[in-house]
Formats: sequence, C-alpha cells, structure tokens
Amino acid sequence: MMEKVLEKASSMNNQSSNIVYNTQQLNLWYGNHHALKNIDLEIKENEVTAIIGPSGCGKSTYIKTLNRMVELVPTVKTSGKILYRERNIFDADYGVEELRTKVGMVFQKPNPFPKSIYDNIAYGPRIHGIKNKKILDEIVEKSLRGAAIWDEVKDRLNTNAYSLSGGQQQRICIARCLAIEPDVILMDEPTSALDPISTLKVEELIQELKEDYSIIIVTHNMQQAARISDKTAFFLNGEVVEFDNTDVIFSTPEDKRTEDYISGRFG
Ligand SMILES: Nc1ncnc2c1ncn2[C@@H]1O[C@H](COP(=O)(O)OP(=O)(O)OP(=O)(O)O)[C@@H](O)[C@H]1O
Repeated sequence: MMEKVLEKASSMNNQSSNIVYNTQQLNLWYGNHHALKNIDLEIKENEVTAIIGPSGCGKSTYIKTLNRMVELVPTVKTSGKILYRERNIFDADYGVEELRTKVGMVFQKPNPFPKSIYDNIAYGPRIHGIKNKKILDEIVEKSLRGAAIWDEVKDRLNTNAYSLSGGQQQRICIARCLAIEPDVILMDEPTSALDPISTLKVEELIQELKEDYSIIIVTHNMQQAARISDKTAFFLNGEVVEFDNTDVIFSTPEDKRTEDYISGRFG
C-alpha cells in the first residue's frame, strides 16, 4: 500500500518536473508596440515544440524572451512570468549568465566564429574554465558526434569553420551549443538558409537530440513542423491561437484561424 502511495507521489512529481518552461500571462512591448499578448505555454522536456505563424506574429520575439536575449533591445518591457525549471527568469536575482549556460541557441544563419572547428567547440567550455587539453579534446569529439558531423570534420579540426558548407556550419553551431551541455536548445529557423539535403540532416539530428534535450524551434516551414515536432503552437498577431499535439494541429485544429493558416489560406 505504502509502495503504491510512494509510486503515485513520485509519478506526480515527475509530471511537474518534466515541464521545462512555463510561460504565464507573458506580455512584451517594443516601445508602444505590443508584440506578445498574454502568452500561456507549457514546454515539456525531451519534446520538440514548434512555433509557427505568419511573418511578424512574434515567434522570434518569444524564443528570444526564453533566454532573455530580447532584453538587448533597449525599448523592451515585459510583464508576466516565465518559469524555467520552476524559477521566474525575470526575478531580479536571476542571473542571465546562469540561464544562458542552460539554454543554448541556434540562429537562422549559421554563425560560427572565425576560428578553427576545434576552437569553435572548445570556446564555451574554455570560458567556463576548462583548460585541460585531454578534457577539451573529449568535449570537442563528443559534441561533434552529438551534432552528427564528427566523421566529416575529424581530420581537419584545425581548419577554419568558414571553410565548411552552410549545412556543415550549422551543425558546427549545434555542436558548439552542445559543448556547454545545455538543458534546452532554442532554434530560430535553423534550416531556412540551408539546401534540402542539409535541411534533412539537421531535421534528423533534431529528432535524435530530443532524447537528451528539450528543443523549441521557430519555423516557417509547416511541413517541417509536422515532420519533426511533438507539440505545435500557432502564433498570430502576438497571441497563441492554439497549442496542441502536432498531429492535432495539422489534422483537426480547433480554431478556424489555425485551419486557415495550415491550409495555406493566409501567411
Ligand atoms: N527590435 C525591435 N524593435 C521594434 N519592434 C520589433 C523589434 N523586433 C521585432 N519587432 C516587431 O515585433 C513584431 C514581432 O516580430 P518577430 O520578429 O518576433 O516576428 P516573427 O514572427 O519572428 O517574424 P518573422 O517570421 O518574419 O521572422 C513585429 O511587428 C516586429 O516588427
């Protein structure tokens, strides 16, 4: 009997702890422009969550709020809460550096540093004080393997990352992100600058990475959202119109606006 009670308590604990981000009544303004309106979203761990919606609806703003990068814009004001692992990231004593070691980001255009492949990956760990060559070698290999690019670059780790193709550069950026052992990976249209074969490789990689990480991806490509995500949030004019399992959003959405968008009637 006691065992059953403990089992139930443990499963309830797991239920709350598998929520990575809990966004509650989030509003964001750029000056007078109200860009995010009353956003409520729960992001679960080891899932891929896709953010879709027409241009200018607030997708990038939302994911840049999750790592507080949006604060780099001086006119930004926010209200509401974003709980990351149950702590409000807007709390005065919440260290943004601490958040950024847990939450990595991959951008639309691959942005490796103008350094060797090795130094790109070792950059974050070195900043965190790791100097031992053997440990750095291990991190570099593990991260490049994790980003499914080790075999392509293992014989030229000292060449400049700029010498790689766009698709390879993007996987280097993903490896750079993995090297800091994040909990969450934010991706802002990570394949929009890539050719179809590189896109497929990155999509396959995202599917593998969700075993170990929680991934939030902004995409314009609805087929991509349907292929790779578990949950999809449809944004429109700064609001979340609908958030559900991806198969529901793409087969039987509740809101007429979601249906119109996914069937290509606007956007
Ligand atoms: N730095 C900024 N200063 C002022 N307004 C901004 C800023 N960045 C974004 N906006 C405005 O906020 C709104 C949301 O922009 P955001 O980039 O989040 O949209 P999006 O859905 O990601 O668009 P896209 O799909 O075109 O990238 C838009 O109206 C945009 O013009």
